[in-house]
Amino acid sequence: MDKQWAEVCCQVPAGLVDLLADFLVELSGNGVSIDNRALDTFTLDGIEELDTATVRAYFDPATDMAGQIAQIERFLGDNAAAFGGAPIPAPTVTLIRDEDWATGWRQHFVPTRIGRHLVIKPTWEPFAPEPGDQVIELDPGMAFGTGTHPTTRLCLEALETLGRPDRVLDVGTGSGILAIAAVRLGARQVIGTDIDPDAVIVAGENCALNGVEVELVTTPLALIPGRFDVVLANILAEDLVRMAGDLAAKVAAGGHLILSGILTEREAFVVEGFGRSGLALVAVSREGEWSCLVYRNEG
Ligand SMILES: C[S@@+](CC[C@H](N)C(=O)[O-])C[C@H]1O[C@@H](n2cnc3c(N)ncnc32)[C@H](O)[C@@H]1O
Repeated sequence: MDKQWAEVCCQVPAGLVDLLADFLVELSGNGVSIDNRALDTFTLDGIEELDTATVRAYFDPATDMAGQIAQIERFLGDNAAAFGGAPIPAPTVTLIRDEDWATGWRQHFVPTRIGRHLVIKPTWEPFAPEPGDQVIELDPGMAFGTGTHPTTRLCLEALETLGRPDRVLDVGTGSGILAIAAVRLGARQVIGTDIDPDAVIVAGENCALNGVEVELVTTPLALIPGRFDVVLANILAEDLVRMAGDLAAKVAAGGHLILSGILTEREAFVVEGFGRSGLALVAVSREGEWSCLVYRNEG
C-alpha cells in the first residue's frame, strides 16, 4: 500500500514563514513546502509582497498528531503578536498518499506523440517507435518540460511545422525538451539558455541521454551573439513582453520566433507588446487556456 502522510497546512503572516518553516522541519523531521503565487512572470522585480503565505509540513500519521498540532498552535500563538497581532487560523490536517506528494507527476508522464513525428518518452517507459518517429527520452527531474504541458506541446507542434531549421535558440530551455527536439528535427546548431543553473544541468543530462549536442548556457539573452532561424521562448507573458526587443533581435531574416507560455487571456497583451518588434505575426495556436504565437522576420 502507498505510504500516507498527514499534511499540516498553516496560513500565516508572510513575515512568519521562515521561522515557522524552520520550526516545522525540526518538529516533523521532514521537508516543508511554501505555496507559490500564481504569477505571470519569472522575475520578482516590482511584484508586491502578499500579507500571508501557506506553509505545509508532512508528518507520519502514526505519530501523535494531536500532540504535534498542539505544539504548532502554541508556536503560532506565541508568535502572532510579533507579526501583526491578528489571530492566526488553526492549522488544517489532510491525509495524503505519498504518490500525490512526491512522485505523482510520474504517473501522468507516459510516451506522448506530438505533431506528426515527435514522441516524448519517459526514460522509465518502454516504447516501440513507428518509421519516421523522432523519439526524445526525458527525465525532467525538477526542471519544467515533460511535453505534457500544453505550452510545451504548442511549441513543439509549431517547431515541427517550420521544417528543418539551421540554427535554433531555445530561451528558457528548462529540461531541454525543445532544444533536443530541434536537433532531432535536423537543426545543425542549437543553443539553450536558462536563468536557472539547475535547469541547465538537467538539460545537459537530457541532451546526453539523447546523444544530441546542444550548447547550454546561462548567458542573458542580450549577450548571446548571432541570429537564428528559429528562436523559441516558452516563458510567461510578462517576461516575453519585457524581452520583446532582445527576442526579436535574435531572429534572422526569414526566420521565426515561437512564443509560448501565454495564457489566452494575455494573448492581446503579448501581441501588443510585440507590435513594434518589426516581426509579423504569422500563426496563432491554442490549447486549453494557453496560446502560442509564431512571428516571422520578413526583412
Ligand atoms: C515554462 S519553462 C519552459 C521549459 C521548456 N522550454 C518547455 O518548453 O517545456 C520556462 C523556463 O524559462 C526559464 N526562464 C525564465 N525567465 C527566463 C529568462 N529571462 N531567460 C532565460 N530563461 C528564463 C525558467 O527558469 C524555466 O526553466
